[in-house]
Amino acid sequence: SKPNRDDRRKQVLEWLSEQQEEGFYFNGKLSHQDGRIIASQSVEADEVLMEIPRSAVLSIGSGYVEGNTFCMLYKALERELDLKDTSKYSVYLQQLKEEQASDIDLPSLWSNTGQRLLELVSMTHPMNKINSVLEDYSHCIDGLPKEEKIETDEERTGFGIYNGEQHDNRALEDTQEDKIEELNLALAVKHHIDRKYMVPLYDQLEHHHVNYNTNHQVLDDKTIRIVAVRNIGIGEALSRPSMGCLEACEEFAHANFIETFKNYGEVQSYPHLLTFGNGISLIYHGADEEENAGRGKIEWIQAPTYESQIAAMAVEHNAQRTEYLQEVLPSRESVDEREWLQINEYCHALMDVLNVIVVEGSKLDLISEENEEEQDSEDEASEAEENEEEDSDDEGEESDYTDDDPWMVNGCDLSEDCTIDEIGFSRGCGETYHFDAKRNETEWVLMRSAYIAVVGPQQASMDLTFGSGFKVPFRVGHSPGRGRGVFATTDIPKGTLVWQSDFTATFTEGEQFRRFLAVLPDDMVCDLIIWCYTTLTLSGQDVIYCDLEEGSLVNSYDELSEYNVGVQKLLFSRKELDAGFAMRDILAGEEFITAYDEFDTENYKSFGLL
Ligand SMILES: C[S@@+](CC[C@H](N)C(=O)[O-])C[C@H]1O[C@@H](n2cnc3c(N)ncnc32)[C@H](O)[C@@H]1O
Repeated sequence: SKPNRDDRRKQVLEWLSEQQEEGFYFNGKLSHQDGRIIASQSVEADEVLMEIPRSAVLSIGSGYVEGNTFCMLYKALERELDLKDTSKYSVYLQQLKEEQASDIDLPSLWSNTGQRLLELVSMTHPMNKINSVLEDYSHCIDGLPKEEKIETDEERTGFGIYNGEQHDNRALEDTQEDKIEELNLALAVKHHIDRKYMVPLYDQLEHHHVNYNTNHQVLDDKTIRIVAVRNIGIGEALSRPSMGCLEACEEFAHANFIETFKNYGEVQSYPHLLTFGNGISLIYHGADEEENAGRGKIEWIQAPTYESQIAAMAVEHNAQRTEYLQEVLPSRESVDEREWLQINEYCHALMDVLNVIVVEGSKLDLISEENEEEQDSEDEASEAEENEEEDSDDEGEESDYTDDDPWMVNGCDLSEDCTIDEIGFSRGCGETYHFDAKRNETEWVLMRSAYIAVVGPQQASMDLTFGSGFKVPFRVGHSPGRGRGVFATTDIPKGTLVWQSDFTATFTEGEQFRRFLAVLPDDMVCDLIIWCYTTLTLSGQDVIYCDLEEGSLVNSYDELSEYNVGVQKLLFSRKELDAGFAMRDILAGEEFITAYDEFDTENYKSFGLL
């Protein structure tokens, strides 16, 4: 818990304070609060905040050769741990051993939107971290058969999050406590600033990729001096770059931890429903301090069956990670500090939740790759049998599903065979539903991320970025008798490009569309049911389109004279675009009005959605 964490960190501080002769320095303007080091008085740019003498820094040792420095650091920690109280780092080690995985607090204010986003983010973002922790972790821990070592990076990618056999061995040998300790150490090492050194206090600062407020210098005597890189306000927590280098610095990776969702809203308390792209879902109940030493409890809804499912999650994640990295990091500037801190906390929390998931997943009786085909054909055979049985079933026979299954409504599966009406009904989108919520950027991004997560980044018709399809100044307002509408805020000459389908989600299958809706909150689903439409692409394909931005709020004309935005389908070499042009001069204050019948084919039937 937090007091413990502060206590441990204070002990580290005391231990370091004993090393003033070696050059330790801690600026009096700093203090400990809630497991962080904060500025208790304002700090100016370039002010020296701490100096950590080299004697307090734990390194991989002199026998360093090129290789897995993570492992070497892990081993160095282990060696010191074996020395118990005689290790000069014992206080620091105690802190590392205890706090990484067991003192996890997810942000406490999660909203519905945040919670939904958690489901989505969890299938994309944090797997990378777990993947890398556990890969490295399993390599470094004693008792693993050496020949199991993964030789090359290529093979390691295929290796996925864990190798069932290795984990099974470990499960037999290790007590739960051992495992937590090992995971803690592995996480602690992952938290390093430099691949070859563990720096007390400094390592434990929150780390940011872009907006850190401290950085380090290495003095001639190798003391590590931490300085403020900008003014730091009272109460602000110190943060450091996510990766640094203290010695023999060459190129190093700047960002292995992505700020996937920079605008995710507030976040909500337990329990969390986590849904992965490959259908695995679970409820995470958070940490139960008494019973579980701070480790969260998991209740599988759809547990993994195959080892490969876990590997697939990692692969899925890695593909998306690259895209997000390209898209999200450049827009960092537009995020305010408060939000950024929350994102950071949020991402950490997710990562930790998923660590628990993987540990718990390793306890399941998973089917390994070799047996998978066999199992597949068995599955097919039994599925065929089941179908036969189903065919001969009498109508009205009780279904297999119970009321407890949240995906089942009136015998239809919300993610597999429901019609739009059934989905709407299950979400309470009756006639009493008020279509008046103004959607903010967070919510548009949530919908976009849901879409990308469901169809996959390769097939998705958009990247995850901020913005609107509108190319002219506009505002969202109320259009009497029509609900929300979009209005011009400047005069727009005839022929101007008003809108473009930059954020139009394209679904080619009904099932994708159902799955997309299935992970979103009720109010959004009710809106999307109104907003999305079927259309025929220029290449002749029936598709479902959802404009995941204010384009969805454009109404259709009652009087032909109102019709002022004509939508044209344009075919480019790689991609089709819909573009809305001003069909006449549009005056500031006028509502943008289009003609639905020009593009809406009302063909949900062909998607099995009607
Ligand atoms: C794409 S949405 C447009 C945004 C919608 N007004 C809203 O608030 O969500 C389509 C829906 O808007 C409403 N709508 C659009 N044009 C309309 C019109 N001319 N008269 C009445 N309702 C209209 C209908 O409810 C329609 O299903």
